[in-house]
Amino acid sequence: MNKVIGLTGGIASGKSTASDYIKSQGYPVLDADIYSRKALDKGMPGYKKVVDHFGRDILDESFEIDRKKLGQIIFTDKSEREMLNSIVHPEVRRMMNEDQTRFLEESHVFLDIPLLFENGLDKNCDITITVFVNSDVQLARLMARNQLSKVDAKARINSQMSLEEKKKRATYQFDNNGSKTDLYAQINDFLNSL
Ligand SMILES: CC(C)(COP(=O)(O)OP(=O)(O)OC[C@H]1O[C@@H](n2cnc3c(N)ncnc32)[C@H](O)[C@@H]1O)[C@@H](O)C(=O)NCCC(=O)NCCS
Ligand SMILES: Nc1ncnc2c1ncn2[C@@H]1O[C@H](COP(=O)(O)OP(=O)(O)OP(=O)(O)O)[C@@H](O)[C@H]1O
Repeated sequence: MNKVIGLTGGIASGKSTASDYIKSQGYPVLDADIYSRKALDKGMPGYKKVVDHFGRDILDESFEIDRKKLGQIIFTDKSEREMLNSIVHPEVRRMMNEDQTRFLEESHVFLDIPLLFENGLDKNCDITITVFVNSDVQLARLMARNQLSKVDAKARINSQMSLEEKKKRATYQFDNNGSKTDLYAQINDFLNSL
């Protein structure tokens, strides 16, 4: 059996930056955000359920789900967020589990899952890692990356378990307040310890 390593953090704390680097070092990484995008592709069962519930106003001119519009709804309304989660999360889990079986021969497989602790998926991991940043850094990086106002960025941050709690729960913590090179150095130390 290989070791399963769950990688998590807050929104815009640097999970993808960490997992891209881990991938570049030759480790398999499965990314929950990619599966959640697949789950809402036109023709997928999740697409129909989302359109049935949220209405055709959330579609763009190509009839794809407009992720910006859907985000605006679900990050400000808890019950709508729970509705979307109940459609998307089972599909994400199913696709991820299926793909994980392709890596049984590998010594380690990383799972990049933003809601690892929120959804109790840490139970399926041998090791967990939280990528963390201070709240001012998180807010600034999120506003810059997604072109969001302060209010909208804060709503997204507050839709998740606090980073402090995620830090406490994880086996290891990567500090991403510094440069990307600083983050990669911590990842190298971790990979060398495996
Ligand atoms: C609302 C959606 C359409 C917005 O899409 P968008 O392309 O703008 O963002 P993206 O999917 O890249 O997610 C960015 C980040 O937002 C955070 N996030 C996304 N969904 C959620 C959620 N339901 N609750 C809390 N945080 C979330 C995560 O930190 C994620 O890494 C999309 O995030 C979505 O379908 N979310 C529901 C599925 C989900 O929970 N995905 C995250 C883990 S599986
Ligand atoms: N050490 C760093 N220094 C400067 N910018 C950084 C650093 N790490 C990440 N970033 C930038 O911050 C933003 C968020 O990083 P990233 O996308 O890796 O976060 P994430 O945790 O995967 O986000 P999400 O939860 O939304 O998927 C990106 O624009 C990224 O380029």
